[in-house]
Amino acid sequence: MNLREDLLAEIKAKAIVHGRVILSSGQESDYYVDLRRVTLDGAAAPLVGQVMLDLTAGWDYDAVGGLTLGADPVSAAMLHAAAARGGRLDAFVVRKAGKAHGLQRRIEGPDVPGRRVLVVEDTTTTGGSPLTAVEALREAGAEVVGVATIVDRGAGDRFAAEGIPYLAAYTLADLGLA
Ligand SMILES: O=P(O)(O)OC[C@H]1O[C@H](OP(=O)(O)OP(=O)(O)O)[C@H](O)[C@@H]1O
Ligand SMILES: O=C(O)c1cc(=O)[nH]c(=O)[nH]1
Repeated sequence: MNLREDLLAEIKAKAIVHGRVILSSGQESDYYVDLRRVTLDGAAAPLVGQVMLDLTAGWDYDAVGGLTLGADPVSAAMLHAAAARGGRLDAFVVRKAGKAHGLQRRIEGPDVPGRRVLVVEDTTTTGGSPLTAVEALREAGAEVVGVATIVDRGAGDRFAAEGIPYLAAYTLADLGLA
């Protein structure tokens, strides 16, 4: 069994939507990769956790998360995959904006200050969403070891310019979209 090939097949079957869409950045596109249909799918989500752990195996981190909502099921899948492998990985959620009630936390979950953390994402187009998470985490005192995404739509140059290590499990070429 090849987990990476299995997850690619799930993405091709369930996530690719053709049609004119406006993206998070305001750009227009003729297709959308709706990875929520994969990261929240009972058969595919466990593959997400394993593939993303394997992708980032060379990086040293003990907590994973990103900007809600796309990152949330990715980090949860990795937490469970790590536990299934006998390891321990915490997760966190970075809110798009701080909240004014309760404990008023921008980053939810176990505390991240002083820890080595991985920022994840489902799809990355401009990289704006994970970079927002990186900024919030650094402000909170976490050390971001890098950003990892399931599908990259072309954000590599942006991360290189920012000096942030960046990995993607799949490119548009893998999906037959480039
Ligand atoms: O690389 P970027 O230009 O930031 O675009 C990609 C982002 O867009 C989507 O989220 P969206 O902003 O639609 O919000 P959601 O996660 O709340 O669905 C996707 O999940 C990424 O987070
Ligand atoms: O850039 C985006 O907003 C975006 C593109 C895409 O293919 N999928 C997604 O969830 N967001």
